[in-house]
Amino acid sequence: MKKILILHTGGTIAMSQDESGGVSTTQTNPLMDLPSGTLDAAELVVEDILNVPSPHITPEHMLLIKQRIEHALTEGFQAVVITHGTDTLEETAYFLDITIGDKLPIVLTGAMRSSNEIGADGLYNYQSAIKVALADEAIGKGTLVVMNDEIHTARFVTKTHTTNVATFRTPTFGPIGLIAKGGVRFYQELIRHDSLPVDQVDGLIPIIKAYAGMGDTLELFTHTKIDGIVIEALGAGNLPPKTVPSIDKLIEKNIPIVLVSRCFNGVTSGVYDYEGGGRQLQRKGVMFCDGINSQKARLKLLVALNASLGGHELYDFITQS
Ligand SMILES: NC(=O)C[C@H](N)C(=O)O
Repeated sequence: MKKILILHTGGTIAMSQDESGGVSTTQTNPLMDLPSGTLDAAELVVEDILNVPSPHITPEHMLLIKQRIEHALTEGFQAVVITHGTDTLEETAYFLDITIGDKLPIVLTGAMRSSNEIGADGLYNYQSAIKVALADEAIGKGTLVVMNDEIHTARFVTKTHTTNVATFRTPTFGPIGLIAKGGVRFYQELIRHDSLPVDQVDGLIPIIKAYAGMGDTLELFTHTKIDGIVIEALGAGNLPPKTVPSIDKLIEKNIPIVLVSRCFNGVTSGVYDYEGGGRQLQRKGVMFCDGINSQKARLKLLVALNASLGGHELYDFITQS
């Protein structure tokens, strides 16, 4: 029988709706009602590590969850299931993926409808997440996100809809598995990366989005104390020309600049050789991050800096695909 640690952190999955339509935290977690029988193959140890809506989640909370999981490894747990608000679920999942790696299956899930709404998806998603955590095929696949009968990798999944239960999607690559009537099935495997050990998450790293006609907004950051910056660039990785003088200043000041695309699909590549074009930005030392969104690139840089990566090591870690 597999021993699974369940960590509840809050979010809609642990909330209920009142008569006026307001959704808030409940005293007793509605997930206590999991039907017995489905889980005969597991010994579940349940802990309420947090009880917060996910917009309140910080990297410090992520670190706390990571440390609890590392301790779980010494206690003989074979997998971990985390329930989490969906707004920032992808960020906690990604943080765990790049700091814990493949040591044991970690599966995150949440809900789009609170526990007493018609068609509530929480209990079902929770059960699916436990099924995936129990599957031998989940071993070695890093952190996974299970929602609405699909299994996604933490690296590429993102929340795409404000309210629909089919909100979690993996642009470009698709889910790696699904939960069918017959059970859990995997169809794809991710090329795994090394994880980085961190025991702190200090640093100020803003995210800036590029747009047509963007002026010298980045100038603000040339005289503010920041530890790095993530830019959501246009297309394959290009910026309007007026941003370039401040890019140069930031590079001179040794501030790491990580570039992702604001496009929903595809990967970045430095091909355009005009002013602000990706090729020129790469030559200056801007680091192109492959296939992940800005909120994850921010965590990637935060983790790398807290693991004391610099120079080539930092460049290789940020730009690996
Ligand atoms: N569906 C949800 O869980 C959304 C909620 N605002 C949260 O992230 O906590």
